[in-house]
Amino acid sequence: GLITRLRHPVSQDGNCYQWEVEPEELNLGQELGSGQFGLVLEGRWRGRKVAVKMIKEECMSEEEFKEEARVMMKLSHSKLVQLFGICSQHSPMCLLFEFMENGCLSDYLRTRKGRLSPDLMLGMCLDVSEGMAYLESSGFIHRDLAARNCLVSKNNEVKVSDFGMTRFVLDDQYTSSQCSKFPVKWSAPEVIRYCKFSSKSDVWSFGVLMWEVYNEGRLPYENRSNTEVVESLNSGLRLLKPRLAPDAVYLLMEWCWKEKPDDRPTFAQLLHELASLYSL
Ligand SMILES: CNC(=O)Nc1cc(-c2cccc(-n3cnc4cc(C(C)(C)C)ccc4c3=O)c2C)cn(C)c1=O
Repeated sequence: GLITRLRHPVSQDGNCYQWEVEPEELNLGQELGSGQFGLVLEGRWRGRKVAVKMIKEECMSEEEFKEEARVMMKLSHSKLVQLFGICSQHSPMCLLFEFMENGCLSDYLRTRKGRLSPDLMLGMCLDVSEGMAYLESSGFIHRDLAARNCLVSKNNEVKVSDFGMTRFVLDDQYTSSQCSKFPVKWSAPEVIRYCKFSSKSDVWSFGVLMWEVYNEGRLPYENRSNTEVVESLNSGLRLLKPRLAPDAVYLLMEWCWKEKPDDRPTFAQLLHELASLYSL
């Protein structure tokens, strides 16, 4: 009856999480694809379109995530893909996110190759730097920043997705740096060597993301193995300037790829530099 329905639903373990979503309020639609944690569907919730991630139990440490969910719900910025809530009253647990009409940035770049204006590419880098500067100011590390982990809205804004989520991945092929699925080509040297993640290692990844944007979604170090990439980085080699990148933008990429984390810019500095180039 009415009196038993708390203002906020109660989940299995009897706690009352304000981010628990009533399953009855959620309508599921067609498949959007599948990610590290399983299937992602389109959905409708409280009159808005959402993306619903159905979490496969063997893919995520769910208890750890539910603890972290309270922190992630508080991270809110126009250039971050918003987590609206979680539905953990039945299995599989599902996560509700703001829906991004134009899908992931890497696919977006590849399907529009040859039609991307320099201004649009700079705007994309600026969008990501805004979202990342907010995470940096909140002391929150992404750990897997790349074009594949950014999404594009219906008005072509780019937003950062799945920040911090690698901490809940159970597939250790993905999480340890010697293994095949580890994103070596986006990782700073200190991350590859001793898994030392920081906002400065996110800045390194952001440099590679800028390279992806100006190369219209091409993969970095395309025909080289992870081992060859590590060796070439150790000998001081870096990704070359994309043909479409202005010198000033390539200088920012090289700044992001300084060997020593402290020699790299902050996202606040990158945002400032990109915004001043954007207004030229
Ligand atoms: C057409 N529009 C859309 O498709 N929109 C959307 C597609 C997806 C989507 C669909 C399938 C898979 C994934 N995906 C991709 N990479 C991931 C990476 C990780 C880490 C941990 C490895 C970083 C975790 C989960 C995922 C994941 O679920 C996403 C984000 C999510 N959202 C919010 C959309 O608006």
